Amino acid sequence: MKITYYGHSVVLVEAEGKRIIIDPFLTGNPKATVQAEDIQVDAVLLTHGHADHFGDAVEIAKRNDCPVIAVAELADYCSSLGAKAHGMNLGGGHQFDGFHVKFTLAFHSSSLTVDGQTIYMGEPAGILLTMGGKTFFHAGDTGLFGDMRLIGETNSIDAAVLPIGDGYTMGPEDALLAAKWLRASRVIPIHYNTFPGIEQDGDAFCDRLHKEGIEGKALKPGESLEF
Ligand SMILES: Nc1ccn([C@@H]2O[C@H](COP(=O)(O)O)[C@@H](O)[C@H]2O)c(=O)n1
Repeated sequence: MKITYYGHSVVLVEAEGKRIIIDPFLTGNPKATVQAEDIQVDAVLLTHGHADHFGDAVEIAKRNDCPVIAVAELADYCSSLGAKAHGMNLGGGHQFDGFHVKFTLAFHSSSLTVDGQTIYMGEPAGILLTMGGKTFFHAGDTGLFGDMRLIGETNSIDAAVLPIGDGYTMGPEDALLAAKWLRASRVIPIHYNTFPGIEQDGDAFCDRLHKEGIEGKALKPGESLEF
């Protein structure tokens, strides 16, 4: 499995010829190193509906003729905009052609403001994505919660991306606990240094992971990790 970080919470996951992008906030993302129009994928996965995660989902899905996979309300919204969409909900898993998706809890909110109206987009989620025999966990935007232990006990996570920005999500202290509870083989910090209020030191977070015996890598936007 190869993962490429494009800044904020955008991750491209590749294995066995399949390419999946998660939370493709590229247009307007000051850290993005790629443009939405250059993304070629087999599916778009969304953790929740906030604009800095929803991003270019519909444009990418339409151009690639591939589905947006998301919690039902958010999937329905994508469908209403003309994209193919596959709705799921928390705790549910589904085997797609070449990859398996399961949505987990995330403690956050999920909405999108359209024409001045804030619309409920279903529950926010984390995503367990299994392909090529490896499992990748995208925590989405979330605070720390005890059932991360359960997610760690019931899954063998090869890599996890965890938000560390604080303010809207876990900060580094809580993300360190999350990393332990999730028992992920390697951890990559996300959702930091994109806009004011979420400034953090990704390398310092990884140093703390290493002291706890956990492999950590603060990927720079555009960088990849293969395992
Ligand atoms: N209802 C909302 C909307 C957004 N967020 C988070 O706030 C951050 C900034 O979002 P903007 O849309 O103002 O750029 C971002 O991390 C969102 O996920 C939120 O928590 N609740």
